[in-house]
Amino acid sequence: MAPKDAIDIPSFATTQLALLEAELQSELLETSSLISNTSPTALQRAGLAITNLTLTSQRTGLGGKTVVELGPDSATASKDGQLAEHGVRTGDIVVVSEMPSGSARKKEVRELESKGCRGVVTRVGSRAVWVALDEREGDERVGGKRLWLVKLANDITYKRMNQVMQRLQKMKSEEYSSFVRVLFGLTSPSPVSRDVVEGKDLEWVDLSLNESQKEAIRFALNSKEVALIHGPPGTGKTHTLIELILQMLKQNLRVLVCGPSNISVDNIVERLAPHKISIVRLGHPARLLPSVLNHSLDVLTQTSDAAAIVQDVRKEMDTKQASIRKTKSGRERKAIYGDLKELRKEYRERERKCIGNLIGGSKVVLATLHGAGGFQTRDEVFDVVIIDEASQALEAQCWVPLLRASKVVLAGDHLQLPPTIKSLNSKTTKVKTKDSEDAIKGLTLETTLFDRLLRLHGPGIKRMLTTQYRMHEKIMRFPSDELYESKLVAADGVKARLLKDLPYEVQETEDTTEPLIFFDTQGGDFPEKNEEEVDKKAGNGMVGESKSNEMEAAIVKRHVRNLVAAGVRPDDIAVITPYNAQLALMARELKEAFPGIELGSVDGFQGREKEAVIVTLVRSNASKEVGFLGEKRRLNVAMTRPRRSLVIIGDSETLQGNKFLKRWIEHLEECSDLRYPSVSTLNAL
Ligand SMILES: Nc1ncnc2c1ncn2[C@@H]1O[C@H](COP(=O)(O)OP(=O)(O)OP(=O)(O)O)[C@@H](O)[C@H]1O
Repeated sequence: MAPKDAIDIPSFATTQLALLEAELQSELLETSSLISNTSPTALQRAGLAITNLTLTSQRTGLGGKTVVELGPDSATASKDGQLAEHGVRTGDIVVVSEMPSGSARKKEVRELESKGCRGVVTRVGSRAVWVALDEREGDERVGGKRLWLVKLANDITYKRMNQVMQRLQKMKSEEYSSFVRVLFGLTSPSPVSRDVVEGKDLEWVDLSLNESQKEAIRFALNSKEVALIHGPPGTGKTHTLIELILQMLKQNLRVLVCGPSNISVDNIVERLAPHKISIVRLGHPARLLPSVLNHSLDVLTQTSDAAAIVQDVRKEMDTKQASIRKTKSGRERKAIYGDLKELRKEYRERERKCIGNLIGGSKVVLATLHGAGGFQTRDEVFDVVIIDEASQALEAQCWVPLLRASKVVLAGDHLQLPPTIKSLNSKTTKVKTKDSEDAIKGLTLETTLFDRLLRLHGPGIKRMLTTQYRMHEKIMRFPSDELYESKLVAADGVKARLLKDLPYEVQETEDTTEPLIFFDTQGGDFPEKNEEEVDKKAGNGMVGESKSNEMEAAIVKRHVRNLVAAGVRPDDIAVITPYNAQLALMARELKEAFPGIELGSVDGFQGREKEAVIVTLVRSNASKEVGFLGEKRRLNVAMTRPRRSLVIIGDSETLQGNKFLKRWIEHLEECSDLRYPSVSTLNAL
């Protein structure tokens, strides 16, 4: 029987397409306004371009693509031959194009692309940068000119999400598999017997698993269509997934493992590798961690036996490409390009076969959600798709691998921050659809698949990991009670750990023997300041608004100094804040005074941990306005980063402006080491 809020699949896909389009447009608008309003030199300074380049060499990379090496133009290069300072990174999508002449200041992205060629940066060195060109004859278009390279908005990810949503949109209802029907609530998930989940034990590979991890694994193994593994901070989600994958292999299942980012996938490859199973990691080798390269498809296609036959053609292509540069005759060049075209075709055919054999013979394939949609897996079918960090992924992204499987296991924590959305429209607009308005209502791009499934089928489809291996018990208490139904338990090894117990010499002081400290800045002496945040990248006056609080920054500085004086190493300390202006205010001074200390935004620190974390909340005003600080999931991330020491700096009066914050303040007033900083002593510092 279908739950009452079953979703009409075509309407869902239509809604997603509209939301994705709005998001893409806002991203493109941001980049194109930067490119057309800024001079090439200013774009370079802003980290978005590298100017004055020439083509220094080229070779054939994976997929028969041409990889060009670009170095500084000799006429303008510095003496040491190094590239000027820039912000282009491996993996960036760029266009390589002829430099505009001095007078042609106004540039449009379209014009850049028509003159040049798009590609992906595969390597960045101090004297050169390497780009894999998208077009087959791209090298022909960029050779022999003074070039520049400009970073573009990444619309490739959107293309894949759009394709998969269009497939869903067009699918006829008789084509829906029972798996797809469950994911949209047209059918309920098959029940999983309690006896199976709680009963007979499996033969565990990892004997250290705790009971909640074991239960989650048994549950995921026995669910037929869908299982959610809910992993609050520090509860060992990845640890659990590794065992789950090994157990699935024992059952002879074929598994596709995905995550939203390369690092989330590499993390799993690194931990699976010691188990000596055959795994293939898909993805551009330039974007992978060095430690996982041996499992990457690119390396395997060069080293495996089947690869030799591909290599022969590659060598021939490289020789031909080198000969182009030697010949001046246009006719000869044309003939060589003709030969290259043929060789590329041959190369691609051989490579496809080799890749097919490698992937087909592998029981575990790992890729980013986006990467799972590549040509290499087009004909592959999997028994299960496992998605780690699922609450950080857009739903449309998850569908890229999902149409290749008949079961999904999602691991994540919907009570931490969702993926970042740029367009306000996609965050707030509830797109109306003709057919199924009620079911789609409330759906935004921020609604993840994890959220939606939980809402659709209820908590019966999830199991929560409950032992956490990160925080002191006192740090854990509030998030556990407020967000995780008081179910979190601190593991014995961490529940009473203090800074003074660090494995190096730390003195016992009031700061190193107390896990939870609250500096209450109430009273109006620590006012917030409104800062106009000029978008530095833009350099064109695009302005946002952020807040800062100088007096809170002074408390941070004093506290860090005290910790370091007691012996705590700066690289065990992080200062985090929701506001960029506050970061900007503190960063330089703290980094210079305490090399190794980390500063970051709360959003940027998700997934990380530190021994000591200082959170400056910044807001302090008479009208009790807390703005985006009121978001529970952001506060949850902020308060669950530390292992041994959490220090909060905030104005208890202002923070009454939000219910969750108010309860947190009450908790801190009752359970923390409460301190009232004095302005005069801070001023005297
Ligand atoms: N059963 C266990 N016994 C002992 N330590 C464990 C166990 N499970 C996880 N841990 C430890 O907990 C820490 C976090 O685990 P892991 O890295 O797997 O979690 P994660 O999913 O990456 O992070 P998080 O759960 O914080 O999102 C690691 O140091 C890991 O060794």
